Amino acid sequence: MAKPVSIEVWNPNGKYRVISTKSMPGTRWINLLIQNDCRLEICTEKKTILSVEDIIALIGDKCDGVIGQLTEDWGEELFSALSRAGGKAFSNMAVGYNNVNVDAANKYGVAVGNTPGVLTETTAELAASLSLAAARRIVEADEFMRAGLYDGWLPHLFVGNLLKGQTVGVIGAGRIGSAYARMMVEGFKMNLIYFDLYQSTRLEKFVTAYGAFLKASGETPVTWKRASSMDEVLQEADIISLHPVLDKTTYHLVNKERLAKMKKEAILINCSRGPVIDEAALVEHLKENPLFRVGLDVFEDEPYMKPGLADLKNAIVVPHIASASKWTREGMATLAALNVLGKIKGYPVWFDANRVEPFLNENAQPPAACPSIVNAKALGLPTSKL
Ligand SMILES: NC(=O)c1ccc[n+]([C@@H]2O[C@H](COP(=O)([O-])OP(=O)(O)OC[C@H]3O[C@@H](n4cnc5c(N)ncnc54)[C@H](O)[C@@H]3O)[C@@H](O)[C@H]2O)c1
Ligand SMILES: O=C(O)[C@H](O)CO
Repeated sequence: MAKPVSIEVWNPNGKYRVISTKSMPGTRWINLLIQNDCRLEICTEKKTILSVEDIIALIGDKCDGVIGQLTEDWGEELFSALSRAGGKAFSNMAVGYNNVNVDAANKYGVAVGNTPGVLTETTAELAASLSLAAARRIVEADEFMRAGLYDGWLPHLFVGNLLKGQTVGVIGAGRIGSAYARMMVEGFKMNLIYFDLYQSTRLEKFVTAYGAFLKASGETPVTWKRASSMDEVLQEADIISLHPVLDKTTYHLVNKERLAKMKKEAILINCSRGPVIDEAALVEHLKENPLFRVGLDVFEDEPYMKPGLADLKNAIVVPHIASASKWTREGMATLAALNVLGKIKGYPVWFDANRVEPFLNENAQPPAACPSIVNAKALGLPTSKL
Protein backbone atom coordinates (compact mmCIF):
# COMPACT_ATOMS: atom_id res chain seq x y z
CA MET A 1 0.00 0.00 0.00
CA ALA A 2 1.42 3.38 -1.01
CA LYS A 3 1.56 5.88 1.84
CA PRO A 4 -0.79 8.90 1.64
CA VAL A 5 0.59 12.02 -0.03
CA SER A 6 -0.14 15.49 1.36
CA ILE A 7 -2.44 17.74 -0.69
CA GLU A 8 -4.12 21.15 -0.74
CA VAL A 9 -7.76 21.08 -1.89
CA TRP A 10 -9.61 23.73 -3.91
CA ASN A 11 -13.36 23.66 -4.52
CA PRO A 12 -13.97 20.46 -2.49
CA ASN A 13 -17.46 19.90 -3.94
CA GLY A 14 -16.42 20.10 -7.59
CA LYS A 15 -17.76 17.37 -9.85
CA TYR A 16 -14.48 16.48 -11.59
CA ARG A 17 -11.41 15.49 -9.58
CA VAL A 18 -8.22 16.95 -11.04
CA ILE A 19 -4.77 16.39 -9.51
CA SER A 20 -1.76 18.62 -9.98
CA THR A 21 1.39 16.83 -8.86
CA LYS A 22 3.03 20.19 -8.09
CA SER A 23 2.08 23.70 -7.14
CA MET A 24 2.45 25.83 -10.31
CA PRO A 25 2.92 29.60 -10.78
CA GLY A 26 -0.04 31.97 -11.04
CA THR A 27 -3.68 31.57 -10.08
CA ARG A 28 -5.43 31.68 -13.47
CA TRP A 29 -5.02 27.94 -13.98
CA ILE A 30 -6.59 27.29 -10.57
CA ASN A 31 -9.49 29.65 -11.23
CA LEU A 32 -10.19 28.16 -14.65
CA LEU A 33 -10.44 24.68 -13.15
CA ILE A 34 -12.60 25.58 -10.16
CA GLN A 35 -14.93 27.79 -12.21
CA ASN A 36 -15.52 24.73 -14.38
CA ASP A 37 -16.70 22.47 -11.56
CA CYS A 38 -13.36 20.80 -10.82
CA ARG A 39 -12.23 19.77 -7.37
CA LEU A 40 -8.53 20.52 -7.60
CA GLU A 41 -5.99 18.72 -5.43
CA ILE A 42 -2.45 20.10 -5.49
CA CYS A 43 0.26 17.86 -4.09
CA THR A 44 2.20 19.64 -1.33
CA GLU A 45 4.82 16.95 -0.65
CA LYS A 46 8.21 18.51 0.08
CA LYS A 47 10.28 16.17 -2.08
CA THR A 48 11.01 17.51 -5.56
CA ILE A 49 10.58 14.37 -7.65
CA LEU A 50 7.51 12.24 -6.98
CA SER A 51 7.78 8.49 -7.47
CA VAL A 52 5.32 6.41 -9.46
CA GLU A 53 3.98 5.08 -6.13
CA ASP A 54 3.41 8.64 -4.84
CA ILE A 55 1.43 9.51 -7.95
CA ILE A 56 -0.60 6.31 -7.80
CA ALA A 57 -1.51 7.26 -4.23
CA LEU A 58 -2.53 10.72 -5.44
CA ILE A 59 -4.69 9.32 -8.24
CA GLY A 60 -6.61 7.06 -5.84
CA ASP A 61 -9.90 5.43 -6.90
CA LYS A 62 -11.48 8.31 -8.77
CA CYS A 63 -9.57 10.85 -10.81
CA ASP A 64 -10.62 12.63 -14.01
CA GLY A 65 -7.30 14.11 -14.99
CA VAL A 66 -3.74 14.85 -13.87
CA ILE A 67 -1.38 17.76 -14.51
CA GLY A 68 2.13 16.39 -14.13
CA GLN A 69 5.78 17.34 -14.46
CA LEU A 70 8.69 16.37 -16.71
CA THR A 71 10.48 14.79 -13.72
CA GLU A 72 7.82 12.06 -13.48
CA ASP A 73 7.79 8.72 -15.20
CA TRP A 74 4.47 8.56 -17.03
CA GLY A 75 4.36 5.01 -18.35
CA GLU A 76 2.24 1.87 -18.24
CA GLU A 77 1.81 1.90 -14.44
CA LEU A 78 0.54 5.46 -14.17
CA PHE A 79 -1.68 5.40 -17.23
CA SER A 80 -3.28 2.13 -16.13
CA ALA A 81 -3.84 3.59 -12.63
CA LEU A 82 -5.35 6.75 -14.12
CA SER A 83 -7.57 4.74 -16.42
CA ARG A 84 -8.77 2.52 -13.54
CA ALA A 85 -9.71 5.70 -11.68
CA GLY A 86 -11.80 6.82 -14.67
CA GLY A 87 -9.24 9.39 -15.90
CA LYS A 88 -9.03 10.35 -19.55
CA ALA A 89 -6.59 13.26 -19.48
CA PHE A 90 -2.97 13.95 -18.54
CA SER A 91 -0.89 17.01 -19.34
CA ASN A 92 2.78 17.61 -18.83
CA MET A 93 3.57 21.16 -17.73
CA ALA A 94 6.27 21.21 -20.43
CA VAL A 95 6.57 21.15 -24.18
CA GLY A 96 8.97 18.18 -24.11
CA TYR A 97 7.29 14.88 -23.25
CA ASN A 98 10.11 12.36 -23.40
CA ASN A 99 9.06 11.36 -19.83
CA VAL A 100 5.76 10.11 -21.23
CA ASN A 101 5.17 6.75 -22.86
CA VAL A 102 2.60 7.86 -25.42
CA ASP A 103 1.96 4.28 -26.58
CA ALA A 104 0.91 3.40 -23.03
CA ALA A 105 -1.35 6.46 -22.90
CA ASN A 106 -2.91 5.39 -26.23
CA LYS A 107 -3.47 1.89 -24.90
CA TYR A 108 -5.52 3.29 -22.01
CA GLY A 109 -7.21 6.00 -24.09
CA VAL A 110 -5.64 8.83 -22.12
CA ALA A 111 -5.04 12.15 -23.92
CA VAL A 112 -1.53 13.56 -23.39
CA GLY A 113 -1.16 17.33 -23.38
CA ASN A 114 1.94 19.52 -23.58
CA THR A 115 2.62 23.28 -23.55
CA PRO A 116 4.20 24.47 -26.82
CA GLY A 117 4.70 28.06 -27.92
CA VAL A 118 4.36 29.87 -24.59
CA LEU A 119 7.96 29.02 -23.71
CA THR A 120 9.60 29.50 -27.10
CA GLU A 121 11.06 32.99 -26.63
CA THR A 122 11.86 32.51 -22.93
CA THR A 123 13.82 29.33 -23.64
CA ALA A 124 15.59 30.88 -26.63
CA GLU A 125 16.53 33.86 -24.44
CA LEU A 126 18.24 31.55 -21.95
CA ALA A 127 20.14 29.83 -24.76
CA ALA A 128 21.21 33.28 -25.96
CA SER A 129 22.19 34.24 -22.38
CA LEU A 130 24.33 31.12 -22.03
CA SER A 131 25.90 31.83 -25.42
CA LEU A 132 26.92 35.31 -24.34
CA ALA A 133 27.99 34.20 -20.88
CA ALA A 134 30.24 31.52 -22.40
CA ALA A 135 31.62 33.75 -25.16
CA ARG A 136 32.47 36.54 -22.73
CA ARG A 137 33.36 34.31 -19.75
CA ILE A 138 30.93 36.13 -17.50
CA VAL A 139 30.63 33.47 -14.79
CA GLU A 140 34.41 33.05 -14.46
CA ALA A 141 34.86 36.82 -14.28
CA ASP A 142 32.11 37.14 -11.66
CA GLU A 143 33.76 34.46 -9.49
CA PHE A 144 37.11 36.25 -9.89
CA MET A 145 35.64 39.56 -8.68
CA ARG A 146 33.90 37.98 -5.69
CA ALA A 147 37.10 36.18 -4.73
CA GLY A 148 38.78 39.61 -4.41
CA LEU A 149 41.28 38.78 -7.16
CA TYR A 150 40.76 41.91 -9.28
CA ASP A 151 43.64 44.32 -8.79
CA GLY A 152 43.33 46.42 -11.94
CA TRP A 153 42.61 46.38 -15.67
CA LEU A 154 44.86 44.13 -17.73
CA PRO A 155 45.05 43.57 -21.52
CA HIS A 156 44.69 39.79 -21.17
CA LEU A 157 42.05 39.66 -18.46
CA PHE A 158 39.14 37.36 -19.41
CA VAL A 159 39.54 37.79 -23.13
CA GLY A 160 36.68 35.97 -24.91
CA ASN A 161 35.09 35.73 -28.36
CA LEU A 162 33.42 38.43 -30.47
CA LEU A 163 30.17 37.04 -31.87
CA LYS A 164 29.66 39.54 -34.69
CA GLY A 165 30.58 37.99 -38.03
CA GLN A 166 31.01 34.51 -36.52
CA THR A 167 28.74 31.58 -37.38
CA VAL A 168 25.96 30.32 -35.14
CA GLY A 169 24.94 26.70 -35.65
CA VAL A 170 21.51 25.41 -34.69
CA ILE A 171 20.66 21.72 -34.44
CA GLY A 172 16.88 21.38 -34.44
CA ALA A 173 15.46 24.56 -35.96
CA GLY A 174 11.90 24.10 -34.68
CA ARG A 175 10.08 26.70 -32.59
CA ILE A 176 12.86 27.32 -30.03
CA GLY A 177 15.83 26.70 -32.33
CA SER A 178 14.46 29.19 -34.88
CA ALA A 179 13.73 31.82 -32.22
CA TYR A 180 17.28 31.43 -30.89
CA ALA A 181 18.73 31.64 -34.41
CA ARG A 182 16.86 34.89 -35.04
CA MET A 183 18.12 36.38 -31.77
CA MET A 184 21.73 35.56 -32.57
CA VAL A 185 21.51 36.67 -36.20
CA GLU A 186 19.59 39.89 -35.57
CA GLY A 187 21.15 40.76 -32.22
CA PHE A 188 24.76 39.95 -32.97
CA LYS A 189 24.92 39.87 -36.76
CA MET A 190 26.05 36.25 -36.83
CA ASN A 191 25.80 34.05 -39.92
CA LEU A 192 23.57 31.00 -39.58
CA ILE A 193 24.07 27.35 -40.39
CA TYR A 194 21.35 24.95 -39.28
CA PHE A 195 20.48 21.28 -39.41
CA ASP A 196 16.98 19.93 -39.08
CA LEU A 197 15.09 17.08 -40.66
CA TYR A 198 12.80 19.71 -42.18
CA GLN A 199 13.51 22.95 -43.99
CA SER A 200 12.82 26.09 -41.97
CA THR A 201 11.63 28.37 -44.76
CA ARG A 202 10.47 31.14 -42.42
CA LEU A 203 13.85 31.28 -40.75
CA GLU A 204 15.66 31.34 -44.09
CA LYS A 205 13.41 34.16 -45.32
CA PHE A 206 14.07 36.13 -42.15
CA VAL A 207 17.86 35.90 -42.47
CA THR A 208 17.69 36.72 -46.20
CA ALA A 209 15.59 39.83 -45.49
CA TYR A 210 17.81 40.94 -42.61
CA GLY A 211 20.90 40.41 -44.75
CA ALA A 212 19.37 42.60 -47.47
CA PHE A 213 18.55 45.27 -44.88
CA LEU A 214 22.13 45.29 -43.59
CA LYS A 215 23.51 45.44 -47.13
CA ALA A 216 21.25 48.38 -47.97
CA SER A 217 22.58 50.12 -44.83
CA GLY A 218 26.15 49.64 -46.01
CA GLU A 219 26.89 46.84 -43.52
CA THR A 220 28.15 43.33 -44.15
CA PRO A 221 25.07 41.15 -44.79
CA VAL A 222 24.38 38.06 -42.68
CA THR A 223 24.03 34.73 -44.48
CA TRP A 224 22.31 31.38 -43.90
CA LYS A 225 22.92 27.81 -44.93
CA ARG A 226 20.85 24.66 -44.41
CA ALA A 227 23.43 21.95 -43.73
CA SER A 228 22.98 18.57 -45.34
CA SER A 229 24.38 16.85 -42.24
CA MET A 230 24.81 17.63 -38.60
CA ASP A 231 28.58 17.22 -38.93
CA GLU A 232 28.67 20.14 -41.35
CA VAL A 233 27.26 22.37 -38.61
CA LEU A 234 29.73 21.02 -36.06
CA GLN A 235 32.68 21.72 -38.34
CA GLU A 236 31.67 25.20 -39.46
CA ALA A 237 29.98 26.87 -36.50
CA ASP A 238 31.60 28.90 -33.73
CA ILE A 239 28.62 28.53 -31.40
CA ILE A 240 26.31 25.52 -31.63
CA SER A 241 22.99 25.39 -29.83
CA LEU A 242 21.00 22.17 -29.49
CA HIS A 243 17.19 22.33 -29.76
CA PRO A 244 15.87 18.97 -31.00
CA VAL A 245 13.29 16.85 -29.23
CA LEU A 246 14.76 13.96 -27.23
CA ASP A 247 13.93 10.61 -28.81
CA LYS A 248 15.81 7.51 -29.93
CA THR A 249 17.31 9.40 -32.89
CA THR A 250 18.71 12.26 -30.80
CA TYR A 251 20.03 10.30 -27.80
CA HIS A 252 23.79 11.07 -27.56
CA LEU A 253 23.55 13.03 -30.79
CA VAL A 254 26.67 14.84 -29.60
CA ASN A 255 29.19 12.14 -28.68
CA LYS A 256 32.99 11.82 -28.45
CA GLU A 257 33.46 11.58 -32.22
CA ARG A 258 31.23 14.56 -32.93
CA LEU A 259 32.85 16.70 -30.22
CA ALA A 260 36.16 16.03 -31.92
CA LYS A 261 34.76 17.50 -35.15
CA MET A 262 34.01 20.85 -33.55
CA LYS A 263 36.40 23.80 -33.56
CA LYS A 264 38.82 23.80 -30.61
CA GLU A 265 37.43 27.16 -29.44
CA ALA A 266 33.79 26.42 -30.18
CA ILE A 267 30.93 26.99 -27.73
CA LEU A 268 28.24 24.35 -27.24
CA ILE A 269 24.88 25.24 -25.70
CA ASN A 270 22.24 22.76 -24.57
CA CYS A 271 18.75 23.88 -23.57
CA SER A 272 16.98 20.83 -25.03
CA ARG A 273 17.39 17.62 -22.98
CA GLY A 274 20.50 16.31 -21.21
CA PRO A 275 20.79 12.93 -22.96
CA VAL A 276 21.18 14.66 -26.34
CA ILE A 277 24.84 15.00 -25.24
CA ASP A 278 27.04 12.15 -24.01
CA GLU A 279 27.92 14.10 -20.87
CA ALA A 280 30.82 11.89 -19.77
CA ALA A 281 32.44 12.38 -23.20
CA LEU A 282 31.79 16.11 -22.88
CA VAL A 283 33.60 16.27 -19.53
CA GLU A 284 36.66 14.60 -21.10
CA HIS A 285 36.51 16.96 -24.09
CA LEU A 286 36.31 20.02 -21.84
CA LYS A 287 39.32 18.80 -19.85
CA GLU A 288 41.39 18.23 -22.95
CA ASN A 289 40.29 21.46 -24.69
CA PRO A 290 40.32 24.33 -22.18
CA LEU A 291 39.32 26.85 -24.86
CA PHE A 292 36.17 24.89 -25.71
CA ARG A 293 33.21 26.13 -23.66
CA VAL A 294 29.72 24.92 -22.84
CA GLY A 295 26.55 26.40 -21.44
CA LEU A 296 24.25 23.70 -20.06
CA ASP A 297 20.71 24.05 -18.77
CA VAL A 298 20.01 20.32 -18.88
CA PHE A 299 21.94 17.22 -17.79
CA GLU A 300 22.01 13.58 -18.69
CA ASP A 301 21.03 12.27 -15.22
CA GLU A 302 19.14 15.20 -13.76
CA PRO A 303 19.38 16.44 -11.10
CA TYR A 304 22.97 15.08 -11.10
CA MET A 305 25.97 16.15 -13.16
CA LYS A 306 28.54 13.70 -14.46
CA PRO A 307 31.67 13.57 -12.25
CA GLY A 308 34.12 16.35 -12.99
CA LEU A 309 31.73 18.74 -14.74
CA ALA A 310 31.23 21.02 -11.75
CA ASP A 311 35.00 21.57 -11.43
CA LEU A 312 35.50 22.84 -14.96
CA LYS A 313 35.91 26.57 -15.53
CA ASN A 314 34.95 26.21 -19.20
CA ALA A 315 31.47 24.96 -18.29
CA ILE A 316 28.53 27.13 -17.27
CA VAL A 317 25.80 25.14 -15.58
CA VAL A 318 22.28 26.22 -14.60
CA PRO A 319 19.45 24.07 -13.18
CA HIS A 320 16.96 23.55 -16.06
CA ILE A 321 15.62 27.10 -15.90
CA ALA A 322 15.30 27.88 -19.61
CA SER A 323 11.51 28.38 -19.45
CA ALA A 324 11.62 30.12 -16.08
CA SER A 325 10.12 33.54 -16.75
CA LYS A 326 7.01 34.46 -14.77
CA TRP A 327 4.81 34.99 -17.84
CA THR A 328 5.90 31.74 -19.40
CA ARG A 329 5.57 29.56 -16.31
CA GLU A 330 2.09 30.97 -15.60
CA GLY A 331 1.18 30.37 -19.24
CA MET A 332 2.51 26.80 -19.11
CA ALA A 333 0.33 26.14 -16.06
CA THR A 334 -2.69 27.57 -17.88
CA LEU A 335 -2.11 25.48 -21.02
CA ALA A 336 -1.58 22.30 -19.00
CA ALA A 337 -4.76 22.91 -16.97
CA LEU A 338 -6.77 23.69 -20.13
CA ASN A 339 -5.55 20.50 -21.82
CA VAL A 340 -6.92 18.47 -18.93
CA LEU A 341 -10.08 20.54 -18.51
CA GLY A 342 -10.82 20.52 -22.26
CA LYS A 343 -10.63 16.73 -22.43
CA ILE A 344 -12.81 16.33 -19.33
CA LYS A 345 -15.40 18.65 -20.89
CA GLY A 346 -15.26 16.84 -24.23
CA TYR A 347 -13.90 19.85 -26.12
CA PRO A 348 -12.09 19.35 -29.44
CA VAL A 349 -8.34 19.84 -29.86
CA TRP A 350 -7.15 23.31 -30.95
CA PHE A 351 -6.40 23.43 -34.68
CA ASP A 352 -2.80 24.66 -34.37
CA ALA A 353 -0.60 23.94 -31.34
CA ASN A 354 1.83 26.59 -32.61
CA ARG A 355 -0.79 29.31 -32.11
CA VAL A 356 -1.88 29.09 -28.50
CA GLU A 357 -2.08 32.87 -27.81
CA PRO A 358 -5.91 32.92 -27.44
CA PHE A 359 -5.56 30.63 -24.40
CA LEU A 360 -3.12 33.02 -22.75
CA ASN A 361 -5.21 36.19 -22.89
CA GLU A 362 -6.02 36.86 -19.25
CA ASN A 363 -8.80 39.28 -20.16
CA ALA A 364 -10.89 36.81 -22.12
CA GLN A 365 -12.37 33.37 -21.66
CA PRO A 366 -10.12 30.78 -23.31
CA PRO A 367 -11.44 28.98 -26.42
CA ALA A 368 -13.49 25.84 -25.72
CA ALA A 369 -10.68 23.54 -26.88
CA CYS A 370 -7.66 21.60 -25.60
CA PRO A 371 -4.62 23.73 -26.58
CA SER A 372 -2.24 20.86 -27.43
CA ILE A 373 -2.81 17.10 -27.29
CA VAL A 374 0.10 15.15 -28.74
CA ASN A 375 -1.82 11.89 -29.28
CA ALA A 376 -4.99 13.50 -30.65
CA LYS A 377 -4.68 11.64 -33.95
CA ALA A 378 -4.00 8.27 -32.35
CA LEU A 379 -7.07 8.68 -30.14
CA GLY A 380 -9.17 10.00 -33.01
CA LEU A 381 -10.02 13.22 -31.15
CA PRO A 382 -11.89 15.90 -33.12
CA THR A 383 -10.13 19.14 -34.05
CA SER A 384 -11.50 22.59 -33.31
CA LYS A 385 -12.66 24.58 -36.35
CA LEU A 386 -12.50 27.90 -34.44
N1 LIG B 1 15.56 23.50 -21.10
C1 LIG B 1 14.28 23.78 -21.04
O1 LIG B 1 13.76 24.25 -20.04
C2 LIG B 1 13.41 23.53 -22.24
C3 LIG B 1 12.34 24.39 -22.48
C4 LIG B 1 11.54 24.13 -23.58
C5 LIG B 1 11.82 23.07 -24.42
N2 LIG B 1 12.88 22.27 -24.16
C6 LIG B 1 13.21 21.16 -25.06
O2 LIG B 1 13.31 21.68 -26.38
C7 LIG B 1 12.70 20.78 -27.28
C8 LIG B 1 12.29 21.50 -28.53
O3 LIG B 1 11.17 22.32 -28.30
P1 LIG B 1 10.42 23.07 -29.51
O4 LIG B 1 9.20 23.69 -28.95
O5 LIG B 1 11.37 23.92 -30.26
O6 LIG B 1 10.01 21.79 -30.39
P2 LIG B 1 9.86 21.69 -31.96
O7 LIG B 1 9.17 20.40 -32.19
O8 LIG B 1 9.26 22.94 -32.51
O9 LIG B 1 11.37 21.59 -32.50
C9 LIG B 1 12.14 20.45 -32.46
C10 LIG B 1 12.89 20.35 -33.77
O10 LIG B 1 13.83 19.29 -33.68
C11 LIG B 1 13.90 18.72 -34.96
N3 LIG B 1 14.52 17.40 -34.90
C12 LIG B 1 13.99 16.24 -34.48
N4 LIG B 1 14.89 15.25 -34.59
C13 LIG B 1 16.03 15.82 -35.09
C14 LIG B 1 17.30 15.33 -35.43
N5 LIG B 1 17.59 14.03 -35.31
N6 LIG B 1 18.20 16.19 -35.90
C15 LIG B 1 17.92 17.49 -36.05
N7 LIG B 1 16.72 18.03 -35.75
C16 LIG B 1 15.79 17.19 -35.28
C17 LIG B 1 12.45 18.68 -35.43
O11 LIG B 1 12.35 18.50 -36.83
C18 LIG B 1 11.97 20.04 -34.96
O12 LIG B 1 12.11 21.04 -35.95
C19 LIG B 1 11.57 20.17 -26.46
O13 LIG B 1 11.18 18.91 -26.96
C20 LIG B 1 12.14 20.07 -25.08
O14 LIG B 1 12.72 18.82 -24.87
C21 LIG B 1 13.68 22.47 -23.07
O1 LIG C 1 10.17 20.83 -22.12
C1 LIG C 1 10.00 21.82 -21.41
O2 LIG C 1 9.00 22.53 -21.50
C2 LIG C 1 11.06 22.23 -20.44
O3 LIG C 1 12.08 21.39 -20.26
C3 LIG C 1 10.60 22.92 -19.21
O4 LIG C 1 10.05 24.11 -19.60
